[in-house]
Amino acid sequence: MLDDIRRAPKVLLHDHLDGGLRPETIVDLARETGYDALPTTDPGALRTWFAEASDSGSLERYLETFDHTVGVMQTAEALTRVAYECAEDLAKDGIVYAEVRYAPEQHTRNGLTLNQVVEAVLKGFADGGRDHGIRVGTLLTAMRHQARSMEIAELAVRYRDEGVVGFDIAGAEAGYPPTRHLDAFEYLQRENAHFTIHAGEAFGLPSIWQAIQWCGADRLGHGVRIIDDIAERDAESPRLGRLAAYVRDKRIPLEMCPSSNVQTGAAKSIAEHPIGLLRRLYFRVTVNTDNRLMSGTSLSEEFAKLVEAFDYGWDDLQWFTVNAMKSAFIGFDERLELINGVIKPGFAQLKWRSHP
Ligand SMILES: O=c1[nH]cnc2c1ncn2[C@H]1C[C@H](O)[C@@H](CO)O1
Ligand SMILES: [Zn+2]
Repeated sequence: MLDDIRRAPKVLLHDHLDGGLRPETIVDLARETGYDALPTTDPGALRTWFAEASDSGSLERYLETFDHTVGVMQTAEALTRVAYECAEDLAKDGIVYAEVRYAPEQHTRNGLTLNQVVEAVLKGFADGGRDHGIRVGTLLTAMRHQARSMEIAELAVRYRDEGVVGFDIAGAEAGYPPTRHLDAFEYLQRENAHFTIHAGEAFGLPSIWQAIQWCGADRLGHGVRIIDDIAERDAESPRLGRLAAYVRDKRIPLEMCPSSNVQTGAAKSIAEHPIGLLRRLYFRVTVNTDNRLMSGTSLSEEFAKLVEAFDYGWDDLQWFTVNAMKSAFIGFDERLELINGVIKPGFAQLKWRSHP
């Protein structure tokens, strides 16, 4: 089953570059760059350490594990290597289009400028994408507890023709509402640029409401708490509150990340994940990895878990994939070409052969 899902042409919109390193690469880069704070230098043990340390039920604790990945991503060579390997790993998982995000401001500790950080990552994605047959767009993230979002938004606009396709804010959500960064979002809107906002993960409806109605987000990172605005969850026809109705009516894409949500406590289990209801109600749901290293996962594995929990078939997986492609930040013509030229024919072949 997993093998067949791997063969399906998939689309990934929410994946963090600093959350997807290979453990072997972390160990190599720590040695090369003199980073001496790793909990272990054995790649296998390191893989286990990340999975266990990320499983605390708290977003704040989950985010602490990024100290080690960000710690080894402080040179241009390291950034290019990590981006190259990311493109390779995603392509090997059968992903045909991905948007990968990271926060440039976290990679300047050893003296790189923001421009140098962006250029190093773009080179890795371009080379890896060409060698392994995948298109990777970059999202530049600003950290919501910091005050550099305007600078990062300008950076995203500066590199928009070089492979940066959008902007995001991430980090601890409670206490850091998206409106703190309103100037950056208004700037991006004036520039006709695209952005998504992590919202409704560790904080509820006010965060989602601000992200959409104050900041103008094109998509929601996670957005799981939109479920709080849906009454009679078990009934055949649940009642949507005004915000949930708005999100569904406007087809606002939800970048859902099932395993990550279970680890941070945003969902109790995969089987109880709001994605089940939201998919039935035809919200524009997409399936994503968030952090492949921390969750020990891949997009194919996330799909496989959903197939098991909700008995999804190829039609459902294709629906999630077409939703993701429609919601991507690249141009309409390119999205259409991938849907009609790659995704639909790829799924048609698989449907003909097997059940997932
Ligand atoms: O799921 C998440 N929620 C909020 N912030 C996150 C999540 N996953 C990763 N991040 C943070 C940690 C990374 O260092 C940063 C940029 O990728 O984004
Ligand atoms: Zn995320």
